[in-house]
Amino acid sequence: MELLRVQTVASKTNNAAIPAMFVRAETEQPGITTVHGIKLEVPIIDFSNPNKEKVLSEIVEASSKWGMFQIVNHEIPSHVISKLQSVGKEFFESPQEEKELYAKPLGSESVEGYGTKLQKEENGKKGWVDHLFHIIWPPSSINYHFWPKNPPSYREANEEYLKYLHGVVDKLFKSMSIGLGLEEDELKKAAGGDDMIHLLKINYYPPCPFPDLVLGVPPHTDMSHITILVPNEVQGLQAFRDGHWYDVKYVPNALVIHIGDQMEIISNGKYKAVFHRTTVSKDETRISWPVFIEPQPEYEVGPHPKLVNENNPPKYKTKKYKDYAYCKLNKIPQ
Ligand SMILES: O=C(O)CCC(=O)C(=O)O
Ligand SMILES: [Fe+2]
Repeated sequence: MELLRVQTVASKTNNAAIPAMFVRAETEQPGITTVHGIKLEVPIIDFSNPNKEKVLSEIVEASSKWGMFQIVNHEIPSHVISKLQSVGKEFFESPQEEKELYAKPLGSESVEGYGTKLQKEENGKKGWVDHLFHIIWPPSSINYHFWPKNPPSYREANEEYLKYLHGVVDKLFKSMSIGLGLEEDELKKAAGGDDMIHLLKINYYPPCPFPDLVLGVPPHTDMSHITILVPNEVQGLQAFRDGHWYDVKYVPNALVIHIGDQMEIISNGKYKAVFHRTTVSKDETRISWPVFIEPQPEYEVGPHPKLVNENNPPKYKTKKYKDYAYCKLNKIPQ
């Protein structure tokens, strides 16, 4: 059975029509629901600023008020990011049979593998995007079966990126920990410590003749603690702010940070998960590389005990991450 791949659909469409399953209701169409002419300038935080307290307070404020920010002058060299991008792009540009070698096995409970969201959304629609998911950390959770063997430098490029990513993760967790009034290392420890899963996803959004009618990834908050995302230069990320959808300005060489559900829970609501979605382009391919930093499936997450008391009751239940994920994916109230 041949599975639906958006890249294949895109290569076969002419400019006359696209399959109805991709065409959104007007209430969702980005052409209608996006505030045009204004790009949202989410906070841009300069990691190289010698004023460390300023950087810390900017991270805390952005996490509390926006749930999203961009980091510039982080310590990940641009050649490391370019390499991550070029090997990912090469994978998606390889022949379809090659990509299918990494397809997510049917019925598999893990998200790992190459594919297209098979389950339609409630409204029966599909996003204009294919993806590849694989865990890059910790070593005991990695399944190399899902790491492309071609191009041959794929693994090395991903490992090199990961080496630098650890520093960014640590800095974010430390700042957010202090922002909660905790000791520097307490938040990371409560979030799952060095065992936290780093799940890489590559989103591949082919050009679409009717970009105003479709969405890439539909509106959602990430389930992770935090997500660290590298985009290519094609506009597409949007955030929901004050009741409207806005394009998030593309900043060259920046990392985009999303606060996810688990961080909102652990902080008992101080940090806010950001509601976001993506649009696609008429003539360019957009690609993004989010890494979801999340607990192990069996790990229990709840509001940090030091943040709750009689005056501040827990706003969220404590539960295993896998149970949280199950409820969210199956739309069961948490
Ligand atoms: O492509 C992007 O910029 C965002 C993708 C996203 O939100 C996701 O994969 O969860
Ligand atoms: Fe997301």
